[in-house]
Amino acid sequence: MDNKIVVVPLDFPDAASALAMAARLDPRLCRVKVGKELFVAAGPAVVEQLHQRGFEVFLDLKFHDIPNTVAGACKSAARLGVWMMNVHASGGEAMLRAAREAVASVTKPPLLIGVTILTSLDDESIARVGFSGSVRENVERLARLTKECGLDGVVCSAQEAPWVRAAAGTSFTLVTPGIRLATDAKGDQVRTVTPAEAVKLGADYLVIGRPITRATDPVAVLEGIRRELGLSQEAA
Ligand SMILES: O=c1ccn([C@@H]2O[C@H](COP(=O)(O)O)[C@@H](O)[C@H]2O)c(=O)[nH]1
Repeated sequence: MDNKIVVVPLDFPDAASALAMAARLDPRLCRVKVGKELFVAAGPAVVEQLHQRGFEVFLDLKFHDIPNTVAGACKSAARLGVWMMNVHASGGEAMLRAAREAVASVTKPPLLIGVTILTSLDDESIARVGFSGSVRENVERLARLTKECGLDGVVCSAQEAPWVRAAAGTSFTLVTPGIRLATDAKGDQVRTVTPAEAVKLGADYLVIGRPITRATDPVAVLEGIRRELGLSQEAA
């Protein structure tokens, strides 16, 4: 298991709040995620500041547009030197291939991941937007497409991890948000899994936000999760 299996989303409205949270975290024990809220407010500068503090950054902007536009956005994002970035798999084959090519053109390409079906959605909600079939069937289909287009892995719920593994193989990276301890509020997450169960199901990275970042003692929560996963509290 990767010692930095936990990825903490810095979902904050400004750089100061995000960097204050980052200051409480050890870059040897977790990675961080910069999503739309923080990036729109603080831009590439906050990514650079996190890099300077030693963090590997997952840039979670979930690009979804025509292939030419996504290719340009991906190239700009990849040039920031991030560890991982993503696009929506439902953007289609041409968009995924354009993203792959754009990211591969930078000197040190980040992992490029396809978002399958958001963990806030269930069978009924995807039917309402016009998808046919279950969440599981759609995740599996989008994972196959993502792999065929040469991307490195997918974002899915750990609930679907065994099916994605069977479809896409062991070297495919599974990034799983929607992680909750039994006592945590689910909030807007629908397809939730505990950290230990997610690992058992085959997740490579656990994206754990509010249970850590909104806790009174975020460090203690992260330590508890690492303990549950059998990881030491020392840097590797
Ligand atoms: O399907 C998805 C894709 C991305 N996310 C992101 O992960 C975190 C989860 O945060 P929590 O506070 O643990 O719910 C958040 O930044 C989302 O944008 C996701 O939840 N589901």
